[in-house]
Amino acid sequence: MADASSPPSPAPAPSPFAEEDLADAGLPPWPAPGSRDDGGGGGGRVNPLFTILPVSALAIGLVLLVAVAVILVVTRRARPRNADAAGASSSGDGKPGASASASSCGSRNTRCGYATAAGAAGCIYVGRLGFSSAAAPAPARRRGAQVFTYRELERATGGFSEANVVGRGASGEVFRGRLDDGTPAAIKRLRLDHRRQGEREFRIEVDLLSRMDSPYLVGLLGYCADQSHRLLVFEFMPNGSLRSHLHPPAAPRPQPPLDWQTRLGIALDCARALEFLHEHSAPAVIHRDFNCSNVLLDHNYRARVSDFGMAKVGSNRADGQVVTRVLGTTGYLAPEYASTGKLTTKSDVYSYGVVLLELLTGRVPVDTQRPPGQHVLVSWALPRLTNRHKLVQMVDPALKGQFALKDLIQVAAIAAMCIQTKAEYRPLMTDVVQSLIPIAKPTPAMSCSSTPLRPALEHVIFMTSAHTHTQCGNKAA
Ligand SMILES: Nc1ncnc2c1ncn2[C@@H]1O[C@H](COP(=O)(O)OP(=O)(O)OP(=O)(O)O)[C@@H](O)[C@H]1O
Repeated sequence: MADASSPPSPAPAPSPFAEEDLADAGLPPWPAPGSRDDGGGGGGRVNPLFTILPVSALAIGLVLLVAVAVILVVTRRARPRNADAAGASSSGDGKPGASASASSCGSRNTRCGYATAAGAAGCIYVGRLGFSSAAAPAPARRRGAQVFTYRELERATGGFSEANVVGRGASGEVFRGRLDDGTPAAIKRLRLDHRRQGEREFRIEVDLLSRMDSPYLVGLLGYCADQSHRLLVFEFMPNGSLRSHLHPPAAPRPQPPLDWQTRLGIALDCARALEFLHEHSAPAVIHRDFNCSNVLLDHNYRARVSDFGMAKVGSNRADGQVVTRVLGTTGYLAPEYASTGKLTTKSDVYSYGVVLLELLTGRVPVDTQRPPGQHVLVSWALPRLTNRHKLVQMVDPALKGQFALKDLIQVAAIAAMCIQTKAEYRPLMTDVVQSLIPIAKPTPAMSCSSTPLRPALEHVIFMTSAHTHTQCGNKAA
């Protein structure tokens, strides 16, 4: 303490460090306030700056050292968690592999939402497909993909009980499940074969879906890559696939047929999903297997597109096409893709046209049980789409005539354009969306279009029952 009777002298600043910190660093203790001992024992006064400056410099150095050490420790601790997510999908060779099995499923709370996945926070496959989010990212609607353990998913599905199977596809079974937090989920257990198709599908689904967020795509809640298990966890869509409604087993029919207005709403939702993939994602994503099995319906019969295991990052420019193996579903493949493997977003537009025909006619794309000339839906429907009399006759009998002729003509015109043989004459999905909006009569919940307003598809249809002439002017194509 300073002696009140002694002459005032500059007191050293109080130490910013604990004494033990200084001792650790091999520094002498900070002089006590009021102490004027220079340490030499001679009692001579030394300019206090000579003491303070070196000590301050050392102190600052020490602070920097401590800060660097803290940063290093924090980074080292954080790394295994990120590695968990990364390992789930990518080992050193760029494929999901052993590293995934060891690490990916431990961290229950690892999440990689739209925002973080797009940044370098690194959920999975960052940049592998060169994919970035849409130019104007929508606010994250979902919680982001979580990493699950096999055990957790086993528990969620009652031990993958047969009673919980809601569907079977080429790549595995889908189970109904309830996650630990009570969320209902559809859990797809992929079959891993020697061609590694399941592995590839897993990687693409996780990669794409964890970066995309659209209310028109089925949300990926999470995934599991535990040893040799590969599972995808999706939002549960209680009304199943569009296929199960349009083409139910002959008897007993499980539910009443979809009415006209619901069909139009589904057509619009699907158009918006493809519009999002083609025109609001950079680069464009080609679904490549758009069909009515991959359109799933929520409790309000709002549609969402699923199954991205075959998707490709591509381009909608004619010179930006992807040449690839021909994969997809018979009856939905665009002719140029089926014959040459040349894939563009217009291949999806063709598949979309086929689904529109299914919504309109209730027929499957290929049906060899039908009379000759009616086996392939597209070939049978195309000449009828622009003939008013024949058009009315081709409508799904399950609708029992409950539709507006004006809407029917509009849908038929859109379908006719989508299934044109020449890819470049097919419309953009944005044009399809704009053409469907006026007739789909969206409820307020449906009206949140991701589409900037554009003029509707320009088409003029002249219909007579005797002679049919169609002009389809599609400036955007
Ligand atoms: N998220 C989901 N919610 C509810 N049911 C679903 C969900 N995902 C799939 N299903 C059901 O499981 C079925 C099989 O789906 P999956 O995606 O495995 O196969 P697919 O699309 O029919 O065939 P493939 O995978 O061979 O193309 C679907 O038709 C649907 O009935």
